[in-house]
Amino acid sequence: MGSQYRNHTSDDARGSDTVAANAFPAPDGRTGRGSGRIPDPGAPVIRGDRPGSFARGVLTERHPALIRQVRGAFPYGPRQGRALDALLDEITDGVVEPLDASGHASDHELWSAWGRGHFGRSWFDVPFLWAESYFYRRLLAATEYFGVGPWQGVDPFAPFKEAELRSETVDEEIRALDALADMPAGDRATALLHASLWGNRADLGFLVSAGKPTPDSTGTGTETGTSAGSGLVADDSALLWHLLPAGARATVAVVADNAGRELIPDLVLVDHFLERRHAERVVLHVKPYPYYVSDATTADVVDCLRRLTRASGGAGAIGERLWDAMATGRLEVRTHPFFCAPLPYEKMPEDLREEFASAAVTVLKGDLNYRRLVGDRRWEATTQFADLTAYFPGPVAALRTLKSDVVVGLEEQTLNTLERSGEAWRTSGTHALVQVRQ
Ligand SMILES: O=P(O)(O)OC[C@@]1(O)O[C@H](CO)[C@@H](O)[C@@H]1O
Repeated sequence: MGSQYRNHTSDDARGSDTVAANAFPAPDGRTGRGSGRIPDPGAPVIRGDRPGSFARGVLTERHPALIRQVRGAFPYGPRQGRALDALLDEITDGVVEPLDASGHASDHELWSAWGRGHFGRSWFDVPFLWAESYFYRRLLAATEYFGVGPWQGVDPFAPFKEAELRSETVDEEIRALDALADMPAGDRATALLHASLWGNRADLGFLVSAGKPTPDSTGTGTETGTSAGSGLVADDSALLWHLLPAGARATVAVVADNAGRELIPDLVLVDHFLERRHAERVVLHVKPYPYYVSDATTADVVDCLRRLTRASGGAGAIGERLWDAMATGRLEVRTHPFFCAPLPYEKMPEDLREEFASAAVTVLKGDLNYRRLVGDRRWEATTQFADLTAYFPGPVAALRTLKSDVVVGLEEQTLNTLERSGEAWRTSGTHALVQVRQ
């Protein structure tokens, strides 16, 4: 069977505060912090200031490559060309500049507050999470995504997302769903969970610095290599299913990450939650605007649903059920500006806290969500996941392939094995985790 839908076995585990200001304050002035035990945030915040570090590579290689690729993918006019060139100069040789005051978007004040203390400094000296988030905001500004003109709302990453969705790999992954129909229920559930998990490896941003912007040229499978089959470094999936007993009238929140090859298996998992009555309702949270290259927006959800409904066999049936679930409100797509804020979840606003508090479990997909969940810091990898997420307003599950330096919740022995392997296990996307806090 192709791809993500292979049943990876779980015993294979061998193998800002960057915030200048909290612009999403709780009504009583609290920072949105929960009542749980907050571990000592003594671990250093990750910045791009260490030559040779992953963060440095993203800032010096991935971001410039992305600007060039976006520029090449659209017939932008001279003004946009100049803005993109200026951004390229700024991120390589300059200092962080504020948003252009003549811009039309409503978030200028927020970014002024979030950027206090960061503007005027080297992009390498500010917190990595902040720098990346702000880079995407600036890229959108340069392409006039937020302008009132003809380029308003034109997703600069759309060509890459579209190419991925049209790829043969996606065809194969969709066909592979048919083979799941006859599986025992438990194995099928595991296969779907792992498909969603490993789908996170198919991240277009992840491919940019490799000079492989489109899926047709990437060959990145979530399916290939023994490490994908044995690369779970932590696996609390039994606890996740325990939190979702069949027949419970639960709402499940799923905070999506990437579109296309990640979102399709996410939607298939959502269908499974609804069909097998693990959830009565699912709220799928997406980004309010294009972000981190392939992050899912509402438009991407619609594209994936269309892709599924047009397929034959099992995938087509799943697409129809999800379409119907949207119409009846059992599947609801939502978004919130906080999803594009350069802030950890610890600073989430009250309305989002309430939303997550009412869910039986909140499933956070992907690497960036993980960094925001535990804090983008150089934690000891054995720091308890439950301690770092105690503030979260309800049960929370992280499904993530490892694509940045942050990792917590590992057993000492697992960590030792990984360190001895000599692999770039923290950043290469060859390893993954399912971590759950009840
Ligand atoms: O959240 P995702 O899509 O799983 O991963 C996004 C991500 O890999 O992109 C960045 C590099 O561009 C990483 O720092 C980051 O964590």
